[in-house]
Amino acid sequence: MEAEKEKEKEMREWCVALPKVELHAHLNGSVRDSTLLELAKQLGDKGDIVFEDVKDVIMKNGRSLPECFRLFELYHILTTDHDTVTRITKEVVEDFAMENVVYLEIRTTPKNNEAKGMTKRSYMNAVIKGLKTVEAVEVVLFDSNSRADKTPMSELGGDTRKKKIYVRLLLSIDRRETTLAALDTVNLAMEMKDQGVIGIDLSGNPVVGEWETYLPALEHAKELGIPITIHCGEVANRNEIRAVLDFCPQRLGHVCCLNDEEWKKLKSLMIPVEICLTSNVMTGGAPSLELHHFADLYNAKHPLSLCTDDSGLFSTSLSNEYYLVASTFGLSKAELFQLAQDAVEFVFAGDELKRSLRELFERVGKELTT
Ligand SMILES: CNc1ncnc2c1ncn2[C@@H]1O[C@H](COP(=O)(O)O)[C@@H](O)[C@H]1O
Ligand SMILES: [Zn+2]
Repeated sequence: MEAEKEKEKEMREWCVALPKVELHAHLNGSVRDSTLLELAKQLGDKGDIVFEDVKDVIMKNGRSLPECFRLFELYHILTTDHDTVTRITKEVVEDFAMENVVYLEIRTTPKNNEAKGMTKRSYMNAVIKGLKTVEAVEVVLFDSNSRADKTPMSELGGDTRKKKIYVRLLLSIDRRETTLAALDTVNLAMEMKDQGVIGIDLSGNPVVGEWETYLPALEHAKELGIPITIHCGEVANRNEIRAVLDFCPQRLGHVCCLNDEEWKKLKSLMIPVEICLTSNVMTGGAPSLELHHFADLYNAKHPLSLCTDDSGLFSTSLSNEYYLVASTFGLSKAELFQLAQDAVEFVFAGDELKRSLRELFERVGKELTT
């Protein structure tokens, strides 16, 4: 028993030490519980909400898909003012960097909120301010050809000096949005491409909205050459899954509820998949960890990367997702390392950054796998 525990501890520590690439993390889903509770307390004291009710909701463990979207409503009440957006961005980046995520794509939905004097643009400025106020780790937000990036890669993921993390932003289109609002988000992404914004995501409650509503915005993004990732098949919406596969974005999130024909098509298209184990099991997209479609895609050598989705909401971390793959599917350290390394090929950032990340993995590989 003791030996088992020791083994688990050692493996968990190894998964933390492993340099990791996170490609699917929603900003508001990644906020620490302690911060949410603090924000709820403040609003409770002001009489805007009833703290005790909110506290129970935040700390509750069950997270069905409809519950998730009710929770996001609450999170947005707690977090949507400029200073709080700045604060949560800073904390989320620090949390990922602390567990040796070396490259992070954070996605977030730019929000208009008249009561708070917030526009999509000012929301994003608050996010970028958050990235710039991180002190605990060094955040690299620009490519070296657009801004100076002289820090040697040897500091990435290292333990002795200040950790360094590359961060890029994806702008999410919420499925509740109109075509015009979705187009605004794509245009904003284009305007902010020199400020770390490198892609577009389609997300939101999968039982809400119509594919035809977002399609013009997604096509616009495609025309502008902006990489796109789409939440696909969280529920069994056959028409939409077919349309998404036909659209052929650069990456897909989840892909839970595909039928045989759709699996075949996905595999033939070789679209990289952002795998979110804990999220899928909690929301019912996968029946269990053991029966998660990770195994089938992994065995088929389909391009994959492990991701958290909403580390705060689902009480997980990227290191934990790697640990779950090891403990559930029996992957060795060398195989886990390869999985982490392969994710470099699916980042939306440019070739120069990819080369740096490849070098980093090459360098630490021997040490971690022998
Ligand atoms: C659980 N699976 C999921 N499926 C679909 N969309 C999700 C999601 N998890 C998060 N989001 C999307 O991300 C938003 C929160 O972060 P931001 O406010 O953008 O930072 C949610 O409102 C939802 O639109
Ligand atoms: Zn997601």
